[in-house]
Amino acid sequence: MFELKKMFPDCEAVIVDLDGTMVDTMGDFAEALNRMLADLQLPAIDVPTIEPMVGKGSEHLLRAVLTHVLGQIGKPATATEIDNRYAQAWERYQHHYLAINGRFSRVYAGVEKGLAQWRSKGLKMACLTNKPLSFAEPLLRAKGLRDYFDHVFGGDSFERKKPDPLPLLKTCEALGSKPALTLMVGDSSNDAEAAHNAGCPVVLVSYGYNHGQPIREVAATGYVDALSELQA
Ligand SMILES: O=C(O)COP(=O)(O)O
Ligand SMILES: [Mg+2]
Repeated sequence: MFELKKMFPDCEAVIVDLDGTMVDTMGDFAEALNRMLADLQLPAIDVPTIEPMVGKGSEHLLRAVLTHVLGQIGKPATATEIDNRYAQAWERYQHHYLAINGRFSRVYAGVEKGLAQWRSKGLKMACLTNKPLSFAEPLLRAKGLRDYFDHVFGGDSFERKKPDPLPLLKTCEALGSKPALTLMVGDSSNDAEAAHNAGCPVVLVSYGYNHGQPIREVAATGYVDALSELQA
């Protein structure tokens, strides 16, 4: 158990990551990517290969996937080759993702309980993800999580994404909270690095996607196995 008000007596706000922290979206990623690859007449990709590619936004994901599948069919995955296919890949991926958004994903155990108790203590709350905002908003609504948050920001809401500290600083600004009194809750080194550089404390969940690396190797203020363990 991790007592928020004991660790951070003046805690004003919580910023929560989405993929791998609140929702296990790996099934959505796999479905949308494989429909896109089929449209491009490229071979399918499996979940274990996708997992370490998730967390740095859609552009990074699509480029990593294209690099992988082109390599598999013996085509040189040069920057030019990827660039040539990128526009169509993004168009098809976006189309499919929006069509299946939330259908192959599930909310992790303890998420609603955690969010509800922070909310009931009057903490200000924002969701900050590297997912495009047009994917994040409908997903949160479909899973019944949207109303916990004062603000939702995506990977395209600001000039730069996590691990850059800018999105966290901008989110603190929107919440009207001081970074040092704003807790970031995430699942990856991306979230931790952004938080460290923004001056926010950070708690990491043990069950998400951390680019294939053990989460406890990432420096953080604390680790939890469920959001409900982070008691307000
Ligand atoms: O790269 C992604 O789309 C995942 O984003 P998130 O972990 O910041 O929610
Ligand atoms: Mg995440």
